Amino acid sequence: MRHCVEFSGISHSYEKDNGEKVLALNNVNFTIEQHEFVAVVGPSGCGKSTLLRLLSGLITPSQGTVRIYDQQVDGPREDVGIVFQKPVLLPWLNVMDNVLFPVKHKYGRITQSHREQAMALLTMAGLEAFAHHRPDELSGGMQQRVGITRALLLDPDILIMDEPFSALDALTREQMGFDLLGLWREKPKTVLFITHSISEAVLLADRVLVMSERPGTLVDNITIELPRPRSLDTLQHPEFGYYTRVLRDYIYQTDRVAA
Ligand SMILES: Nc1ncnc2c1ncn2[C@@H]1O[C@H](COP(=O)(O)OP(=O)(O)OP(=O)(O)O)[C@@H](O)[C@H]1O
Repeated sequence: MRHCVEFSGISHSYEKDNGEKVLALNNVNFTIEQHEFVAVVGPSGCGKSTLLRLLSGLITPSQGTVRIYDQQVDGPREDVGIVFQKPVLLPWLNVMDNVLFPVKHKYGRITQSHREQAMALLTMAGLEAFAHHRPDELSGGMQQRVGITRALLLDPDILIMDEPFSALDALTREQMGFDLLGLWREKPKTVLFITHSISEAVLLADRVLVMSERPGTLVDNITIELPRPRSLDTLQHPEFGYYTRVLRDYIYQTDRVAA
């Protein structure tokens, strides 16, 4: 079967300045199907960001192979978009020009069609009135929406998100999660979403990959069978509590709690 993403036998070590090796990932194996929304949770330092760097082609694994549609990943790819924890916007450019920046970098020029697509995405993100504002005139949540819009403009098939909402307050964070699901419904993508928040993982994902402490390996792979579309009502669903308890027990290494 042709998977969208495939990690097979992935181990990765970093070398410290003193030459000492740090084994970050140890024999990680998983696949992601096209348009699946997969979250990754695990204790701090277990290698979540390393997974992201490997899939985005920023680093190559010490052992094993990362594939996208059967092709080995050996560098950054155009069909992969990344959203970081902080949006890293250029302060001297307005919102529209920040969103268009990767297009300009890729094609050397910006067409009217790019501008129209950017405006359509900004409208979907509720930012149409801010297209000509500078980033510092926007709240943290709005800036992160700009970062997401920028990642979506080149219409990547795969979207990697590294704790994209962790710098936001709880209410904005919840709203951004639902907004992301709305965008994902309109323009389906394969999503790898890294988070420290168990409830966020359960609320958003089709499946949650659970990692052990470093050296990170997969300890479980939990399919979240909560109905879609997800909303605030999902938080009240009895199974929501079950999934969050199971995941919390893994993370805190306590005994499993029965449903
Ligand atoms: N460039 C590097 N050089 C040396 N060690 C590194 C490097 N990058 C990461 N590490 C180590 O590899 C391990 C995994 O790091 P990684 O950033 O992938 O973890 P993480 O799960 O994303 O962490 P967190 O949840 O705290 O963001 C950590 O122990 C980290 O200290």
